[in-house]
Amino acid sequence: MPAIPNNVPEPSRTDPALLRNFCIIAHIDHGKSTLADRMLQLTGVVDQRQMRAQYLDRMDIERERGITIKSQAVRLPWAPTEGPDQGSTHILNMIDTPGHVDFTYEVSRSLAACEGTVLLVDAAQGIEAQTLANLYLAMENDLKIVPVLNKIDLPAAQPEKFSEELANLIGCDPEDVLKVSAKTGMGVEALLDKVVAEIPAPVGVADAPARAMIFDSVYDSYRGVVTYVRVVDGQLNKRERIRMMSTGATHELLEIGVSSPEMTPADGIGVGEVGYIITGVKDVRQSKVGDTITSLHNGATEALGGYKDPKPMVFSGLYPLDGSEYPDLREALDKLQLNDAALVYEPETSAALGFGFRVGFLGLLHLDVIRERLEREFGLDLIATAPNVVYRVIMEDGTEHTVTNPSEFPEGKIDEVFEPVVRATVLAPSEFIGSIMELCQNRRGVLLGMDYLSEDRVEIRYTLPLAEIVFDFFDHLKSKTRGYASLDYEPTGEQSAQLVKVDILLHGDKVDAFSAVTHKDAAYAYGVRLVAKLRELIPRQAFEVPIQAAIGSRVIARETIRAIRKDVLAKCYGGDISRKRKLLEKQKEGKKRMKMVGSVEVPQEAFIAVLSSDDSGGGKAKK
Ligand SMILES: Nc1nc2c(ncn2[C@@H]2O[C@H](COP(=O)(O)OP(=O)(O)OP(=O)(O)O)[C@@H](O)[C@H]2O)c(=O)[nH]1
Repeated sequence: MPAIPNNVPEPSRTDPALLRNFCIIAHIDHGKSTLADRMLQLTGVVDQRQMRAQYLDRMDIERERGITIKSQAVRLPWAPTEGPDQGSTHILNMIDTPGHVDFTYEVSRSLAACEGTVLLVDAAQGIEAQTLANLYLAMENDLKIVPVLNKIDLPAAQPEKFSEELANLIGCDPEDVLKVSAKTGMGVEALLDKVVAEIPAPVGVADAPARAMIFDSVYDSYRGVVTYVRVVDGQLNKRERIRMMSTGATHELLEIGVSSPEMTPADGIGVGEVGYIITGVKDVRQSKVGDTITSLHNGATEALGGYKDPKPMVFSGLYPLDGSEYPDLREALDKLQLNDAALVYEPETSAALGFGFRVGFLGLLHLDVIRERLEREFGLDLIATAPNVVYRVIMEDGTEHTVTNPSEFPEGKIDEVFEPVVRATVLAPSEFIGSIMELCQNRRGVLLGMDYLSEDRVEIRYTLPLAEIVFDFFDHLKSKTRGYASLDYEPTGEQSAQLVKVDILLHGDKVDAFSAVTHKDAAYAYGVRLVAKLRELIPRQAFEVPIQAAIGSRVIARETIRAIRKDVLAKCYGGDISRKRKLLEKQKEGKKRMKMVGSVEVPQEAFIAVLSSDDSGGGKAKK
């Protein structure tokens, strides 16, 4: 049994030489949260009775999906069982980071709060795209890297092969790669010892003006915003007034403390420490990740580097299925925004879908999580329009438009259109190189390079338009590689492209919800597909209804719904009047669910079917 130390120092008086601030980075599902659980147990901060799986993942969605969305920081006392530091109580501040691409910014802030990182790799899977992305981020932050293979209890584990792969990647000896099982706890003590031995203690100036970096901010309905900080210089004390350096806003520190792992108040937190503060602000946007906090009196003049506003990359229109739920949707979005500085929205109206909101997200997982929370936590039924990226349109007269909704794409004399691009990294077994390249090429990708990680695994790098990967790229990638490929991407700017807006017209009226911005070469296929689908879904009307796809005034595809009045009584032979009435009543009910688009009645189901079908690239977000 490990020695559970009892002489744990106060957060305001810990000798920085005894501190180790580290995080765990890994590809999704490689076992970060499970490893964190074991560390909580071994260091004795959570006792056996209270232990539950994924202790630190507190949101329902996090538990159900088994993913970490918000970072958490925990203070763990540990006296190494071996080595020169044996028996002396150290404080390990462990920061559990989110693993998904959409939340890269949070990962990078968490990394900036640490001196070292445990790089965790599944011993049955090997290095994946996000292992690399996170590793590169850690290297940029000059962190000490402790390589670890997890899940060595699995029969499919290949510890020899993957420790070699990992060692090649970071330039160490395969012997130095620790092998653990987060599930059984095997090797986790040795890992904690290694964290103490190898990760450097923080260096900061204890008597300098206080400077602390915010690496996470969460909204708690009882206490307001709880902000997680890493003190770099000086000390923050209870009841003092502090200043946010990016905005100049001042607040009083109502409470300050550490998580161990429940929030434990303290008198203050000292140089090098990680903890939380509560100031009574009600909205995470007032306490932004990446910002620097200093004391109001005799404060620092220079902020710590690294602050950046989260920028939405993907937009989608969200509409309540039942128009009367619009105020509820607004209220729900307001509530979610308290806890999510990256969520932006503004009201929008659509002729086809009624009142709703145009909502900006960091990426598709973010969109999916928000939508699911709206539906589940707030009981709303929603229609989401196809996600789109942000375009910058320059007109011939020099005016510039930022387009977040395809139906607002300007008409007239356009000089140039810019779209966001990303640098995508795909990792896969080398047998799939051909299919991966074909897919990327079809999506207007430009090959940047390719490297073999080992004999049979390859890393392929492409520049791709973000619009080409936000819809179904990952699904296609998975199916072409039998599930073996992993993908990571980061925004790298924008490029000029031949983009056009395709409108869909019903009986001559534009249906705004179906407008899309596509590459010129893909416009025809999009038009034909949508027009054919709508013809299937829209019932015949009393008059003939043309369905057209058009670029500007040029029609590129057309179908026609023939005129007919649906005679619901046709099959009702004989003269039972009550049965006839019932059928007519039913028809009337059905009509209520119709939406009028110009002069055409469209069943709401048709909108949902078109927007949520896979091949129109809309509706349900993919990960
Ligand atoms: N057999 C075995 N399974 C493990 C081990 N560690 C984790 N797992 C399982 O792997 C799955 C993913 O583990 P998590 O801890 O949720 O992974 P994660 O990296 O935190 O995932 P995200 O939070 O989504 O990034 C779970 O089903 C765990 O039970 C291990 O050492 N051995």
